[in-house]
Amino acid sequence: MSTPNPAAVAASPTPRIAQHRTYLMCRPEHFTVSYTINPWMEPANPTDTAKAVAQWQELHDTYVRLGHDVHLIDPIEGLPDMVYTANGGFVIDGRAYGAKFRFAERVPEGPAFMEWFAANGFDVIDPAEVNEGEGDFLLVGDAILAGTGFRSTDDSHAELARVFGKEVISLRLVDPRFYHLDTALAVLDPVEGSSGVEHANIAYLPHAFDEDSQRILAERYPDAIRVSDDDGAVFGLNSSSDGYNVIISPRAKGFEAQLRERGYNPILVDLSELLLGGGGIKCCTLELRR
Ligand SMILES: CN(C)C(=N)NCCC[C@H](N)C(=O)O
Repeated sequence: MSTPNPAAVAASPTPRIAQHRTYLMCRPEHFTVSYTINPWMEPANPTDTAKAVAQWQELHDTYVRLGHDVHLIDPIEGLPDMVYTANGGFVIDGRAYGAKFRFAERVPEGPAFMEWFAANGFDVIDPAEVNEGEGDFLLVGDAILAGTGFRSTDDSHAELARVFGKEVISLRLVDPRFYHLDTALAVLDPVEGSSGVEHANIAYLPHAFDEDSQRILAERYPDAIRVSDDDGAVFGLNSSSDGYNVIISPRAKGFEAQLRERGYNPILVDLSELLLGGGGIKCCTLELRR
């Protein structure tokens, strides 16, 4: 009779489960970089809108191929950052907490997204506080991790907790390159079973956070993947996961290997053109939770 090899058992990765997702995206038909509101944006550098659209299409088609539903909001001329739909709100249980953008250039996007939510059957909550939606708020299991320091305010975290009645954990970002939470932290698998959350894990870039936040993350997520500064610097964490398939930048080589070791299936999609605006895969993807 053969007995299991304890070393092999210990090394075998946890089985991962792909969950169906519904996303909101915006085709970057008007994409360009005409102003600077983050360190990645340099209006003097030329942008190629056709290339941005083609790269975005690859991301869109990847989601569709994986069986996810993708809804589209019409792009508006003069709002080149609308492609980053993650910033347009935060949606749980059919309720959409609207965004209130920090910079004047993006302020008109807030009402545009709220109109879309209302027209598509969501209950819309008009925000009183400055917040940039799922760029700074990430649902992990039953808690919400909330970023501050550059865009969303502490007051928006309190508002978020009131709106959704969930635990909100504030995390302070300290490096201006990582100005939204989803540039420095990725949710890998908020798996919910019939008895609630069974497993929820994250990946993050420790140096993007202040010391208190690093301590909170280490305590709450001892099994988290900590990515290298090199992978963080190419927006490796700006990725989207369905619990098994993780769409990441092809430049995040170390993160790709870490994901494979843990039993995830990294899928590489290059959004280099959209990186010129300071956004990547996750920024172009807003999850719609009905
Ligand atoms: C992960 N990130 C950064 C996002 N969720 N959104 C990208 C926003 C880019 C836009 N130019 C800005 O600076 O607001």
